[in-house]
Amino acid sequence: MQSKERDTFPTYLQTVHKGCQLLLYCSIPTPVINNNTWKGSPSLLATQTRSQLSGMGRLQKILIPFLGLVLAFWFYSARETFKPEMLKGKRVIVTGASTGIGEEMAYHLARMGSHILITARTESKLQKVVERCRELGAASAQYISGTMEDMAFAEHVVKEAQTSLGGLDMLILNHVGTSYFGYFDGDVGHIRKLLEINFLSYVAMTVSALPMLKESEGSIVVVSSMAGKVGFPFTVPYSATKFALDGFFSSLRQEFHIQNINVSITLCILGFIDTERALHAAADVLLVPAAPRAECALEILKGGALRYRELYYRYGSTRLPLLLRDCAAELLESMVRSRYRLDRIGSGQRRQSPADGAAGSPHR
Ligand SMILES: NC(=O)C1=CN([C@@H]2O[C@H](COP(=O)(O)OP(=O)(O)OC[C@H]3O[C@@H](n4cnc5c(N)ncnc54)[C@H](OP(=O)(O)O)[C@@H]3O)[C@@H](O)[C@H]2O)C=CC1
Ligand SMILES: CC(C)CCC[C@@H](C)[C@H]1CC[C@H]2[C@@H]3C(=O)C=C4C[C@@H](O)CC[C@]4(C)[C@H]3CC[C@]12C
Repeated sequence: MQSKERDTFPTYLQTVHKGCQLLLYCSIPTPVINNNTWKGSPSLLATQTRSQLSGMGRLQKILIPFLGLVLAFWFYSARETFKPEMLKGKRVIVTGASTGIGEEMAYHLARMGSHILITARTESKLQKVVERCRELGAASAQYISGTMEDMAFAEHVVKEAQTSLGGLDMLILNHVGTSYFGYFDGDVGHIRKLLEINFLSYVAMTVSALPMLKESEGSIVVVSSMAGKVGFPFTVPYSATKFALDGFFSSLRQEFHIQNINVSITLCILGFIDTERALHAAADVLLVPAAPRAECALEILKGGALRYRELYYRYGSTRLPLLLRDCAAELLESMVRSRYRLDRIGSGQRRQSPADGAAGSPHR
């Protein structure tokens, strides 16, 4: 089964089952034995009570699962399911869309007929993605190239949605600066730079986009990672930026509820995905299979359109280990370590390459 926090059928069913059991126990009339009033034989009382209870037991065995199923069916049928039309004609910004998951999201949105504004640093790649989006049926497609190290650029991208699309329905924050996959090297400057790209620019874009999103009652989709929920080795700077996203956006979501602001925030918790950069960085070291990026991209869009609070992809390999985090953290940590080929962790670490796109005017 794929993703979706609320899609926890077995857990949900268990809760329903326990709830029904509790209700049933409360409603069973317990025989009151009062030494002063009981006139019959004690063995008769025991037989009657036993047969009464075994009848109840049988009733429970049939009734509880039945009630659970009825409730679960009601719960699921009352929920909306995703339809591609939900994103037709919607105005969407996708950051980090020149490659990887962002590029795949742009193609899915194009097939669904959205208005797409994409961004990243590399202009030549963005151009190709935009062309392909037009071929696939996007209502409109345009790009702006620039670096998210620069907060003015981050804000500029959002303003462009206002000027050229007349508003915004969905802001997909997906870009990520290049880091290294290896032991923490103590470089504080690198952490500061990565926080700017992976965290502060997300905040800056959210702040700029909020008036438009309030107007459209739109959505913010934040692409994060399991490494933003649990400590994994060899991703120290990256992990710090992803934990920061959880703190900021989960807290903001609470304030939206209190203030009746109808803008959804979907935090996406991804496992290992088969993008070029991720495979290049970590495939040799990890004993974990990488999930397909196109499927991952579609699940993220579904989660955003259905306004989930959190989305897990793939569900089994992300949600279930995370359940362990709160009750058996050390077990989870040792499980994680056992999935690494530690002998293959090199000392050579890949660093951020210079940007080949410049902040500037939009290209349609
Ligand atoms: N792949 C994986 O295994 C996992 C990925 N994720 C998350 O999914 C998201 C997408 O990851 P993935 O597709 O693998 O990433 P990629 O490395 O394939 O793509 C990253 C994108 O961000 C852009 N980018 C990089 N640096 C900057 C910058 N300074 N300013 C603006 N844009 C920049 C890149 O384009 P350009 O270089 O042209 O600027 C590219 O478009 C990320 O948020 C990542 O954390 C989460 C868990 C696992
Ligand atoms: C229950 C567990 C065994 C599951 C393990 C999942 C682990 C191995 C997954 C979860 C999140 C993943 C990292 C991630 O989020 C993003 C990137 C950036 C990319 O450019 C290089 C790869 C990297 C570091 C991924 C490496 C693999 C990670 C740690």
